[in-house]
Amino acid sequence: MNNNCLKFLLLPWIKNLPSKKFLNLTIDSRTLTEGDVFIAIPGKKQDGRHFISEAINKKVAAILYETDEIEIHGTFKYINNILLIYFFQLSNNLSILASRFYQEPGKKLKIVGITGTNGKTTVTQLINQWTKILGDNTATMGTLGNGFYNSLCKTQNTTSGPIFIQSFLNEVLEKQIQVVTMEVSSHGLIQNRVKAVPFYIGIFTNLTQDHLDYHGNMRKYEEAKWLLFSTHKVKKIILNADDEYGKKWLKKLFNCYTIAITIQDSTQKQYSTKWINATDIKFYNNYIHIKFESSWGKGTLLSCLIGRFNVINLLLSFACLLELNYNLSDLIGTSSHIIPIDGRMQIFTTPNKPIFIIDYAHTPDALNQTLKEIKLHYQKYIWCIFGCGGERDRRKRSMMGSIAEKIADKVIITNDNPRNEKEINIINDILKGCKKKKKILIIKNRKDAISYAFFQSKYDHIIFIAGKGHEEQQIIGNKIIKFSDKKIVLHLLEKKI
Ligand SMILES: CC(=O)N[C@H]1[C@@H](OP(=O)(O)OP(=O)(O)OC[C@H]2O[C@@H](n3ccc(=O)[nH]c3=O)[C@H](O)[C@@H]2O)O[C@H](CO)[C@@H](O)[C@@H]1O[C@H](C)C(=O)N[C@@H](C)C(=O)N[C@H](CCC(=O)O)C(=O)O
Ligand SMILES: Nc1ncnc2c1ncn2[C@@H]1O[C@H](COP(=O)(O)OP(=O)(O)OP(=O)(O)O)[C@@H](O)[C@H]1O
Repeated sequence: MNNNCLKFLLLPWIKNLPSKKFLNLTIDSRTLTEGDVFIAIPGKKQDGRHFISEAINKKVAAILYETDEIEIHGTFKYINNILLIYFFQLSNNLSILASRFYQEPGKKLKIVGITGTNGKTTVTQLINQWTKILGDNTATMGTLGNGFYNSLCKTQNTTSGPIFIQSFLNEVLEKQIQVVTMEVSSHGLIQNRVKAVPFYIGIFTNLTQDHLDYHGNMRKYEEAKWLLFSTHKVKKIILNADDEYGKKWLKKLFNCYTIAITIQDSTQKQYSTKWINATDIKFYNNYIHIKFESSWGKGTLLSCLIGRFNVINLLLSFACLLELNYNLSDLIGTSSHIIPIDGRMQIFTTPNKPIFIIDYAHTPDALNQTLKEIKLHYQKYIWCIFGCGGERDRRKRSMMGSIAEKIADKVIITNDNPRNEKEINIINDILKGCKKKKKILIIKNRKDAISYAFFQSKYDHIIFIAGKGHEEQQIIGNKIIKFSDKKIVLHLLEKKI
């Protein structure tokens, strides 16, 4: 069911419009079909308003046209018999508009929004997987795609555009699924992609340096993330209270319903409504043993995920499921069935060959934490293969160089989506953080870098490949080349794909 009469759809903003039926709200002139309403808004690279003649040729029902002049808001005219309506701050209101079009599907769902620099995908997928193990279906939106367990459609963005989000929520409702987990990026928050999403639970993983190309500085990046909790009426907020920002926000949220998750600083629980604290974590070769105390009771979780940060991810997901009314003992009984998330600390082995670990670490904090955890877990010789993305935050490059050199035994700097930047410039930025350079090799071609490490390493070495995780492409210039770390590794280990 759609609210497909333009007059009624726009009533909160504009009165006295002619009654006009339409098919869909469409933001891109390339995907317009006859009878749609074309949303013409400016963007970062292009301006949708330059495409109205294409929309007119495609016989749209109407054009909603963003204007900066409040005085002409709500006025309209006809071009070739097609209605063009001026709308002040249209982009900012698009989420609300789309939600009204689909008759506010979010209000009938339980939506969990996950934000933070690292761990969004992991937590989102853990919740999705865990509910599946317990016999339920949840929908999910994020970096790995939008959809349902084991059936995700790849998308360009971590947080999709506002119209797509609402149409997806509508589809979820039609499938009679009740819970949706959604990764909420800082870009998504700033650009109001989720403005009309009524989050039932908000989860915060952590905040460390990333995306400064977009936000400019850490203060602005923090402000963007904080938008999820300050401007959305999130009913329950689950925070990693070991994180510096998590601690700060927990105190700021003192009159909200909060759940503090800690594996270090259990004193934080005094500031929250409910809490979970890991009291003892033991790392074994193939699994982690997590003893916890909580507002729900005590227990032990077993998990085959690697790394201390994954304990936090697991506990954030655990808290979310408890708040969704899953039973404590059912969750304890099933935690060991959870498998690693695609491209996140994924291990690939065959006897008498080095162990490969593929991970998506592409921030200084993620690289630091993953390398430290691998060192602790295996206590073996570590190769680290990584690069940094072109046309993205340059300031993190030297930091990542310094971290890799400090922790790994051998480092190969390679390509990771150089885009339109010169590969050597990115590598030189990374090298600025390396002091002695004795351990460092440069092999631009990523496949050659992985093969080199494999053939030069010993059977008891670890080869850690960071930064591309689940990705299946390498972006060089404007070309998108098929590329998968996983396929190369499986080929080297002579395993079938
Ligand atoms: C810089 C940025 O964030 N851009 C996002 C923004 O696009 P935009 O509005 O600026 O698009 P544009 O290309 O300038 O086009 C402007 C308008 O003209 C229209 N147009 C354009 C061409 C045409 O032929 N016809 C036409 O109608 C477009 O549909 C659009 O409405 O809005 C789009 C819809 O929501 C996003 O897909 C797009 O993400 C781009 C692809 C992107 O790379 N974004 C990154 C930075 C991002 O958002 N990343 C975060 C994840 C970060 C993380 O790792 O955590 C994310 O959530 O994905
Ligand atoms: N809680 C965490 N703290 C720090 N690092 C983490 C945490 N969880 C995951 N990581 C690291 O960050 C990488 C990315 O994890 P994940 O994909 O879950 O994060 P994300 O927030 O979705 O990232 P992106 O927004 O870039 O898609 C992992 O591969 C791992 O190296």
